[in-house]
Amino acid sequence: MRYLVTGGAGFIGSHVVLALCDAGHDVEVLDDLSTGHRAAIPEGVTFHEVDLLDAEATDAVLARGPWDGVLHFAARSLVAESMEDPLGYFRHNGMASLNLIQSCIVHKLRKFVFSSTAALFGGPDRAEAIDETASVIPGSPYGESKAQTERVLHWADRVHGLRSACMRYFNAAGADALGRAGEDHAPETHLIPLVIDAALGRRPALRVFGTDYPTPDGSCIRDYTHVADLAHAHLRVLARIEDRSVTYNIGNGLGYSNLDVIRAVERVTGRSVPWEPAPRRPGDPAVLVADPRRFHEDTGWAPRFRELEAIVETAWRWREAHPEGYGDRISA
Ligand SMILES: NC(=O)c1ccc[n+]([C@@H]2O[C@H](COP(=O)([O-])OP(=O)(O)OC[C@H]3O[C@@H](n4cnc5c(N)ncnc54)[C@H](O)[C@@H]3O)[C@@H](O)[C@H]2O)c1
Ligand SMILES: O=c1ccn([C@@H]2O[C@H](COP(=O)(O)OP(=O)(O)O[C@H]3O[C@H](CO)[C@H](O)[C@H](O)[C@H]3O)[C@@H](O)[C@H]2O)c(=O)[nH]1
Repeated sequence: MRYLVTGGAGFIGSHVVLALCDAGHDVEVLDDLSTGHRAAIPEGVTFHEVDLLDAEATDAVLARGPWDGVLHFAARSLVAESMEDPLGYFRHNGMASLNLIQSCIVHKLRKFVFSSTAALFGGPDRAEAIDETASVIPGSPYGESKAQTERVLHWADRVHGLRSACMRYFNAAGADALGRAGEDHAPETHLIPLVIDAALGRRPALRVFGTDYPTPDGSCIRDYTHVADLAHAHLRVLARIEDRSVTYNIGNGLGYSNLDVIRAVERVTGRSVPWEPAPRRPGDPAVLVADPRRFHEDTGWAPRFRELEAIVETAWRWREAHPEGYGDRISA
C-alpha cells in the first residue's frame, strides 16, 4: 500500500513511518519541519517539505497519487501555547487540516487517519476512565481545533465518502526499541523526557505542577502509551475503515501519577531525580485515563508496553544514546 504521512518528521509520526515501512508499505512524508526533524525520516522515504497552510503545495503532493490513505499527524500540540494564541491554533490545526481534507476529496482518497487527543475532554475532572461516549468539552483552543477537525471529517464521510479514523491518544511516550527514533522537542514540555533529563543532570530540579490535586499522592494522573504501540494501532485501524468511519480513545487504560513517573525514572536509571513542588499548570485536568476497550474489541490491538518502567526504559535508552536528540538544533 502507498501512504502519505503528514507530520512524519515528528515524534509520533516518525514511529508510524517506521512501522509502515517495517510492514512493507510505500511511505512518503509531508512535513514543514517546524517541530520535526529531517533526520527522523528513514532513508528511502520520499520527503516533501511543505506547510499544510500552503494549499497549492499540499494539493501538488496529493496529486502524486494514487494513495491508499493519508495519516495526518501534523499539528501544533501544546495546550499552554494554544491558550496564548488561540487563533494561531485554529489556523495551524484547523485550516491546515481543511486544506489537506479538501485535497483528499479532490483526489478521491478513501482513507484518512487523524491524530486527535484526550484534550477533547478538558471539562470537569473525571475519576473514571474515559470512553468514546464521554462528552467532548475541550478545555483549550488546541482541544477545540481537534474537535472541529473531527466534525469536518464526519461530514467529509457523509457527503464525499472519505472514510476516517479519529484516534484520540492520551499521553504518547517512549522511543523505538531499535533506537531508530525518539522524542526531541524544543522546547520540551512533556513529562517523561523532562524527568529523564533531570535524572541526567541536564536541567535543574523538575517542577511538579500541582501537588494538591484530589489524587492519592496529590499530583496529576495520566495514561502513558508507548509510541510503538500507538504506531501499531494505526496499522490496525487502516484495515478497519474500509467501509465506515470510526473514533477511538487510545491508551493503556492505566493511570500513573507524576510522582509515579519520577519514581519509575529513578528505578530505571538508578539515579535520583531532583524535583520540587510548583503551582498547578493552567488547563491541566487532575486525571486523564482512557477506556480503550472499544479499540481492543474492534481490532484486537493490545499494547505491548504496559508497565510504566518498560515505556520509560526505551525513552531513557534513546536519550542516553542521543543526548542532543537528532542534533539539528539545541534542545531547550
Ligand atoms: N504527543 C502526545 O502525547 C500527543 C497526544 C495526543 C495527540 N497528539 C497529536 O499527535 C500528533 C503528533 O504529535 P507529536 O507529539 O508527534 O508532535 P510533533 O510536534 O513531534 O510532530 C508534529 C509534526 O508535524 C509537523 N507540522 C506541524 N505543523 C505543520 C504544518 N502546518 N505543515 C506540515 N507539517 C507540520 C512538525 O514539523 C512535526 O514534524 C499531533 O497532531 C498531536 O496533536 C499527540
Ligand atoms: O515540567 C513538567 C511538565 C509536565 N508536568 C506534568 O506532567 C503531566 C503530563 O504533562 P505533559 O505535558 O507531558 O502531557 P499533557 O498530559 O499535558 O499533554 C498530552 O496530552 C494532551 C491531552 O490532554 C495533549 O494531547 C498533548 O499533546 C499531550 O502532550 C501534567 O500533569 C503536567 O502538569 C510537570 O509536572 N512538570
